[in-house]
Amino acid sequence: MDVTNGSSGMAHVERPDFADKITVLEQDVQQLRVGLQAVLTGVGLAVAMTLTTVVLAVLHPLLLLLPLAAVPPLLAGRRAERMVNRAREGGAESTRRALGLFRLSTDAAAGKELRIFGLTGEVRRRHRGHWQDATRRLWRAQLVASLVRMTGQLAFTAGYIGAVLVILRDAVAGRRGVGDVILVVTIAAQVNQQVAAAVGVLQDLQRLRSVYRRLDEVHDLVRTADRPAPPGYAAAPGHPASVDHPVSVDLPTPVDEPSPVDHPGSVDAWSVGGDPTSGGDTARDTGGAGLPPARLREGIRLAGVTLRYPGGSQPVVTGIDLHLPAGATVAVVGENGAGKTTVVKLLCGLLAPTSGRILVDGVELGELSVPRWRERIAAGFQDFVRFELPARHTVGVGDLPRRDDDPAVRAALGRAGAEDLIGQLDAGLDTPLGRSHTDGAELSGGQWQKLALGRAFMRDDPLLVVLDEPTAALDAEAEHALFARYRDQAREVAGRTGAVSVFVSHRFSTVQLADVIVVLADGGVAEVGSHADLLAAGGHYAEMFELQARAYR
Ligand SMILES: Nc1ncnc2c1ncn2[C@@H]1O[C@H](COP(=O)(O)OP(=O)(O)OP(=O)(O)O)[C@@H](O)[C@H]1O
Repeated sequence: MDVTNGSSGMAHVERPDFADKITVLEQDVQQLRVGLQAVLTGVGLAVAMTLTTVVLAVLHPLLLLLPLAAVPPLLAGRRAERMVNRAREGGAESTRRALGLFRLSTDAAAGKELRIFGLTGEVRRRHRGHWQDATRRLWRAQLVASLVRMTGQLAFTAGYIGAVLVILRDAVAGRRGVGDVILVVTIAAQVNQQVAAAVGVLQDLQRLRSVYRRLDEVHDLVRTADRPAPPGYAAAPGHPASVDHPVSVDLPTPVDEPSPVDHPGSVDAWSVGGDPTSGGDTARDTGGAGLPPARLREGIRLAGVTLRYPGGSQPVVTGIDLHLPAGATVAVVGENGAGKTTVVKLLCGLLAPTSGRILVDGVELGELSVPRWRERIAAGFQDFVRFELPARHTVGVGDLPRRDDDPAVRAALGRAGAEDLIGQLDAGLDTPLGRSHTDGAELSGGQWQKLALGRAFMRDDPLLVVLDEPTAALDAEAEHALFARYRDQAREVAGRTGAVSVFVSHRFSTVQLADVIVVLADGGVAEVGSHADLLAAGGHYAEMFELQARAYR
């Protein structure tokens, strides 16, 4: 958990090879305990083998070769384990898919569609296919590995027989008594057991080593995949570093303050440190050391921003130039897959641009401390998380240090239009939510969404508010009312911090409330302007607006 969440970006979690490594690791982690036991057993075994060797040497110097016969089985065991390991890595994708289907078929939310569409058999069939693929590889590898181990064991058996023959020959020649023969047979059998145990211990230690090796690989992947482009990384060709998009909108004037950058006092108020009890993100800060401004004066600029997802062949957005003025409410619209969520992730510093720059009041996002920037973001997403916690914390974790601040939680719920929800819960804010609690309250999809929206409104002084379709479960009228209220609040916050509020919505009744509307199409910005400007321009926006308006008439 620490390694996967050990970076502030999330590019690595978008990669399938990362998922494969995590699948193997998830299973391997059980080996840690076995590995520790193996270390202790190994120490005991080494002592026992030394004693046995001494006894053998006393009996006959040639018998000292018997422990040497243990080398082939040990080497064979090592080789066999490597083979099995390779097979497990090769089958990781099939295992991951099979596990995914297993979880799907045991998940309550998926149960509806599986039954209605009669998919249980299909899911089972696919699961079997993936499972068989992974098992077949492993089975084959285990078979060959067993043969390799057997060969090693045969080499030892030859040594064992040789040892007994040496003593037997001496006995026949009258140089030794029956007692010596019995002693050698017994000790050789003991060496055999010790060798078998040593092979097992070695195998466990090898597994322990591969757990650490995989952890290192995952660690490296997290570090390299999430490394933000260095400060001053090149703007896309044809896109100057600073581009102005004059947008004529009537914005609230942010209150003037002496120094817009680096207010230590204000930063303190947001500083949460790494103590998990006081809150705060312990993730490694992959960004720069700069602090975000206490308030925005100019706003956020995207200059020639291009983003290609890890492993993707084509950029999803290309050369985006945008100015999101301080204090503005900005609606981002576009067809499915146009790149709206991608732009949101870029603004939040969850992904670093492949090329181009994102500037916060003229300072590159890559130069800012990412956790510090995040502390100044309030966000709600369509694919929100159902935190199964007491209701107070489900909302309160939106501003971790204030998770127990009931008035703050109630105020956030009020902003989300969800004040009535808590009254419907048996124990109010104390009510545990979700199935992971024995007595947890089960909520509807819309109720969970309202709590997620409340979480998005927990932070009081954000510089960036992003709402990426967090109201998809609400009807158009409810969404419109919520955004109308929200816009007024956004203006009030903008007066304090110059916050830019970005919301993604497919509903034009909501979109038209924004100061600036950004239309994304074909991987770029097709139009930017106010509702009135864009209607007057008669372009893509006007067409989409008219289409939707007609449907509602
Ligand atoms: N992790 C990823 N890896 C590769 N491609 C991705 C990834 N996430 C999104 N994409 C691609 O990026 C494009 C833009 O996706 P994005 O989620 O930004 O669209 P959107 O405009 O928010 O869509 P919607 O309105 O459906 O939510 C899509 O074509 C999608 O296939």
